[in-house]
Amino acid sequence: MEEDDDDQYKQQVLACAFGESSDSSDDALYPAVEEGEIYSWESVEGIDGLWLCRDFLPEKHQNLLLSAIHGEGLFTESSYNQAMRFGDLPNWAIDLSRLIQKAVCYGETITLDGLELDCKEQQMEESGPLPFDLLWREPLFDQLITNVYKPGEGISAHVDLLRFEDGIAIVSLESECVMHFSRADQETYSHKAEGGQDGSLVKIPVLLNPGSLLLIYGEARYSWKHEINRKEGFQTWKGREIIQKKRTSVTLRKLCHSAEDS
Ligand SMILES: O=C(O)CCC(=O)C(=O)O
Ligand SMILES: [Fe+2]
Repeated sequence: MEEDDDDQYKQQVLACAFGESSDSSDDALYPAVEEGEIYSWESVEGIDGLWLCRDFLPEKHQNLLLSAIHGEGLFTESSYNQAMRFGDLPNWAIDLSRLIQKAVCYGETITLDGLELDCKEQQMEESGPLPFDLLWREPLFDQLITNVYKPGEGISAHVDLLRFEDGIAIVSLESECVMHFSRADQETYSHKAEGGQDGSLVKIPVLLNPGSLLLIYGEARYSWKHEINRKEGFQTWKGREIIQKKRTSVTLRKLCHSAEDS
């Protein structure tokens, strides 16, 4: 990275943490980053571009976010399970986007060997939780879906529509669940399930705990499908069946320009 880019990066990080954002106001949903605060990121082995921050939102902020979502009055009927917004996002979602930037800026990655490169070094290498060009695009996100799933309800395997740009964020609230990732090119991808002789395809499980943030870009976004099957028997983690309760998620994406024009 050139020196000018480096200066620009420093300014963006500082502005993001301390300046001009709505979180400097008294009614901000999330506080500014405290000195020394660090977000831990895990990459998912075997899938490039898939990163999880387990402690993204502490419980208090999960509850504030849920109140903000329900404060919009979109989920008053129990039959309503999805709300979408395009363009100008509500303040709570703008705050959430800024917090995502902070979590990436003030992040460190964890591997089995312990702690590695800090985020700035990672950004320079164009890897890490979100590449530089995606993290600093304007706006970071302009489309939002809030999903409310009853126990047993999930989402079938899919690649997010190509009308959305690369770089997708999913914040999980309430019930924990396992999201499975499988190659999108199943026919040509012949890996067998671990130890399996049945020819079934590899599905990589990722545990989404309440308050976690999942970032999906590149290979993970375009070459892998994701799904959540919350029917009985499908939600196991390390041999334990996870009891499924109500789950709420917030997905943030950015529309492609061509999609906006059409
Ligand atoms: O609810 C989730 O966690 C995932 C939602 C999702 O994949 C989508 O809306 O495309
Ligand atoms: Fe999706």
